[in-house]
Amino acid sequence: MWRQRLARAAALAASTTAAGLGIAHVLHAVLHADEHPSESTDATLLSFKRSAPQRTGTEAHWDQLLHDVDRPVVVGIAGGTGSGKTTVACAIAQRIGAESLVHISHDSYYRPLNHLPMQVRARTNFDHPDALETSLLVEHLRQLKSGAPVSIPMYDFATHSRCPSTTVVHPARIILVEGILIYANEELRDMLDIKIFVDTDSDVRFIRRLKRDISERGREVGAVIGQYLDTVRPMHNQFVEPSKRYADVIIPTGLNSVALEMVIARLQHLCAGPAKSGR
Ligand SMILES: Nc1ncnc2c1ncn2[C@@H]1O[C@H](COP(=O)(O)OP(=O)(O)O)[C@@H](O)[C@H]1O
Ligand SMILES: O=c1ccn([C@@H]2O[C@H](COP(=O)(O)O)[C@@H](O)[C@H]2O)c(=O)[nH]1
Repeated sequence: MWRQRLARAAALAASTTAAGLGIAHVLHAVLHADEHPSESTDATLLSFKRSAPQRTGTEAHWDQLLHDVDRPVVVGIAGGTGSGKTTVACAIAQRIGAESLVHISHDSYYRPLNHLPMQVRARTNFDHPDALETSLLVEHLRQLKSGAPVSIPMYDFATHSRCPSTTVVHPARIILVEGILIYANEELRDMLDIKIFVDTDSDVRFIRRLKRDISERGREVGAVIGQYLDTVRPMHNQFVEPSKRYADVIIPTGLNSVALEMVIARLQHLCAGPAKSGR
């Protein structure tokens, strides 16, 4: 009896892997088959494939995206502060064109802190996942995927609060979502079709952040250094760096890299639609 069950499990594992699904999916399919012994192996795999999200970063997943021409493709761009996420997103946007792409930043979803005195706001840990209203971003992505426009909050880094106005974003073939913590939240992560991680050394990232926070976010040198040591660095090590393992593509130098060119070529292919050969 156990031999029979093991042989069935092995057959299912082989078909599940061939379908481009990962080890977790293989195990679920095997468990499902064990709980439903009367189902044929093919029926089990089919029902499982219908309910399970496809693993991203596989050719099977890519082909699916290419053929679902009416549905937006959501591309995540994660990486530590100052790694070059915005720069990479803008480079992709420029090459793909505004008619096919919208760009959303997780930063827009920072929780407003208007109810707190200014000194308390400034000491907040902005690098912990709880600092962001991620559920709203997830809801907005759902709406965009279903073809509806959304009103995105506008965050003011100088006052740590939201501006009274919002930005209306309409659905497009490519939806770029960037942020340091976008792979740290499972629900958000599962909505991303392609996951990119911009991997830049921490000393370079810190120098860039110091310059940017002084020139663009109204900060002083001492405050930038204090925040970096107190919260930015430890949260990066706890949440951002470990989330790199979810990435499909790692861009090591940001701009002018082979990895970035490969991503752009693939996205251009997606925007052009399925090839005539039927692939
Ligand atoms: N590949 C690069 N080479 C040089 N400077 C870069 C590069 N990528 C980004 N920068 C600069 O570093 C700073 C931070 O980049 P940004 O894209 O805003 O990072 P992030 O969005 O990850 O915080 C900006 O001043 C930007 O011009
Ligand atoms: O009010 C705020 C909100 C966020 N931050 C910092 O912003 C970065 C994330 O933005 P990047 O563009 O990726 O650098 C994060 O590290 C927060 O510390 C802030 O300083 N104040």
